[in-house]
This record gives sequence, C-alpha cells and structure tokens, in this order.
Amino acid sequence: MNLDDFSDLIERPDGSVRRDAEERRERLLVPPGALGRLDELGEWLSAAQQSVPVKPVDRPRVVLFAGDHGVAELDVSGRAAGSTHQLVRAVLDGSSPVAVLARRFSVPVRVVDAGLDCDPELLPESVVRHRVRRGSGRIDVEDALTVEEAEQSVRLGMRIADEEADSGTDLVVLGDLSVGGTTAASTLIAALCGTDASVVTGRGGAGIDDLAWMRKCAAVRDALRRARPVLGDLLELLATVGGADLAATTGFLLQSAVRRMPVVLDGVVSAACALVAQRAAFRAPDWWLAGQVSGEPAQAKALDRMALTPLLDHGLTVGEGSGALLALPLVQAAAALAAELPERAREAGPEEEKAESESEGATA
Ligand SMILES: O=C(O)c1ccc[n+]([C@@H]2O[C@H](COP(=O)([O-])O)[C@@H](O)[C@H]2O)c1
Ligand SMILES: Cc1cc2nc[nH]c2cc1C
Repeated sequence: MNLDDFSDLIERPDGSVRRDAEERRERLLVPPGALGRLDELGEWLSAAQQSVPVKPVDRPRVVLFAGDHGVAELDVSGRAAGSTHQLVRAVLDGSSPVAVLARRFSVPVRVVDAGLDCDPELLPESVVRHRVRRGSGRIDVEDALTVEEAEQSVRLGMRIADEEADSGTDLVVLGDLSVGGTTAASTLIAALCGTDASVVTGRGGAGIDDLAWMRKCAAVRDALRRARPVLGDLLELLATVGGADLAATTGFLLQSAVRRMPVVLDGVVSAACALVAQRAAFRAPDWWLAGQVSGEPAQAKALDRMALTPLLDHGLTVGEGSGALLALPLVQAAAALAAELPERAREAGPEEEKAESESEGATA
C-alpha cells in the first residue's frame, strides 16, 4: 500500500456548483457579506454536496478512533498509561463532554477501538471488534506499529469511512480518544513541518506541569530523531511514530475525501492525521473544516500548513471530538441560511426591457 495513490482518487469539491451557489447568494435580499463567514461556509457545503441550494446537514455523526500510546508510560499525559478505555466508557455511558453535546444536538456517536490497551471484555463487541493491536509502541524508543499493522489500521479507517458514506452520513465530526496521543501527534506535525520539539509541544488534555512538559518535549525530540529518516514514506512514518488510532484516522480522512464526505476536524490529533493525509493527497483538505483551535501549538501549526481557519476558538482540550461537535450547529446554520433565505424578486434586465419594448411596438 502507498498512501500517495490517494492523490489521483481525490477530486476537489465541484467548482461550477460553487459558482452557482455564489450566484444564488448574489440574488439574496440580505446584502453581500452581511452573513460573514457563514456565506463561504454555505457555498463550500454546496460545492461538496454538488447541490444548489445546499441540502440541510441532517445526518451528521461523531466518529471517534480510540487507542493507547506506550509513550504515556513516560508520564507525559495527565492520565495513566493504558487508561483510554475509561474515556471510552464515559463516552458510551453518556457522561463525557462529547456525549453530553451529542445528546443535546441529537447526533449519534461511534467509537472505534483501533488500539486500546485493555481487556476486550471490558467494552462492547461493536467497539473492540476493529482492534488492530493492543496499545501502540513507545515511540521514543521503538516503532508504534509494524508497517503491516499500520497498513491494517489505514484500511480499518477506510472501511469505517465507506460504512459511513454508504449509510448516508452527510458530515462527520471526527475526534480521538487517545491517552498519550498528543505526544505522537505533535511528533508527526513537527516531523512534517520540519520544526523542533519545543515549538510543537503543548500541555495536553489534562494539563501537565512544567516537569511533565519537559518529559514530553524530550519524548517528542527522541521520537523526531526516529521519524526523520522515514519521512519519505508516510505509511512507515505512521508505523514509526504514529499509532493504530492515528493511522486509522488518516485512512478515514483519505477515504472520506474519496467519497466526497465532509469532515470537521477536532484537536491536535485529528490535525496531525489530516497533515499526513494532505502529504499523500494535496486536494484532501478541501473536504475538511477545522472545528476549533484548542490551544495546542502543534495544532495551530498543522492547520496553518493546510490553510484551514478554525470556526471556533474556545480552548477545549478534552479532545473526543468535543471542539468539532461544538462547531456543528454553525455548519447547520450556514446550510439553513444558504438554502432558506429568499431571493430578490427578479428585476427586468436590459435584454428583457428591450424585448418588452419591441413587443409593445409590435402590438401598437
Ligand atoms: O484537542 C487538543 O488539542 C487536545 C489537547 C490535549 C489533549 N487532548 C485530548 O486528551 C486526551 C489525552 O491526550 P494526552 O496526549 O494529553 O494524553 C486525548 O484524547 C486528546 O485528544 C486534546
Ligand atoms: C471557504 C472554505 C474553504 C475551505 N477549504 C478547505 N476547507 C474549507 C472550508 C471553507 C468554508
């Protein structure tokens, strides 16, 4: 498998539909520009859907890839290594932030175990049956995955994207459940942007103290050293310093773009996977929105590289798709405005005036 093959499979959202949407916008009673960024959001959705007026976004779904990261053993996370299954439980039992928001917005949530480090008996079969391996390796000293496992993970993500597209999901809110995942994500972003560990390393979801931040920086620095030699092969990069959940998310993003399914990105983990996917297929980011800036420096760097401007800036760092889900009502609002605001009553253009005066002359 070569991720670069996706480049030929991914098209841009339809440019001529976009122009039709812009022309419709010009005919609305509401003055040009008066809806701010919601105008371009509506036009982007039109192009993605190939539909003017834009269709309502009424089959959205939250998709969360879950995995544990061996690097969390270094105490670089506010959470215990191997404890991601607890986050998964809280999503499933409705007590986590994303579960509360999903209930409020009536959006179904799907959790996919790509690489949790827990007894599969602890979680429902529907979640664990996709697992590629139990936990990903400690990226500062060993590979996260074998290349075969990386490929299996990418294929898992592709399969989930196909299932969602086939079942009529019209927009995906993408997130992650991954203790230690921001260390891997920061490494991927630093490697692909050619920057330093200290530039990308943030404080993670649970907020870590200065000593933990220094340990995290050192872990990213060591992992970066292992990443640089394999930068030319994206699958190998995901195997070396990614993880099963990150590789699955990358495959999901690529196949979603193939299937013309728009995706809202969440925090630094989805941004890192998006950056890997962009390297494989430069048109892929045209299918994505950035939901929220979380405050992680690596996320800002990745979004900037992809020229994605986040819809919100609310500083949510819990991950699990919550920042992206918060932006969903904005997307739905843009769709409703673009579709439902009335057009001006048609004024007679110069051509029609001429035709009218000619026909008047003929009857006189
Ligand atoms: O969205 C972000 O930028 C963000 C920043 C820090 C942490 N998180 C979330 O917090 C979880 C734990 O991450 P970590 O790397 O701090 O163990 C994981 O699911 C992340 O998605 C998310
Ligand atoms: C205008 C616009 C351009 C984009 N490019 C990628 N995602 C996008 C989303 C919007 C809304």
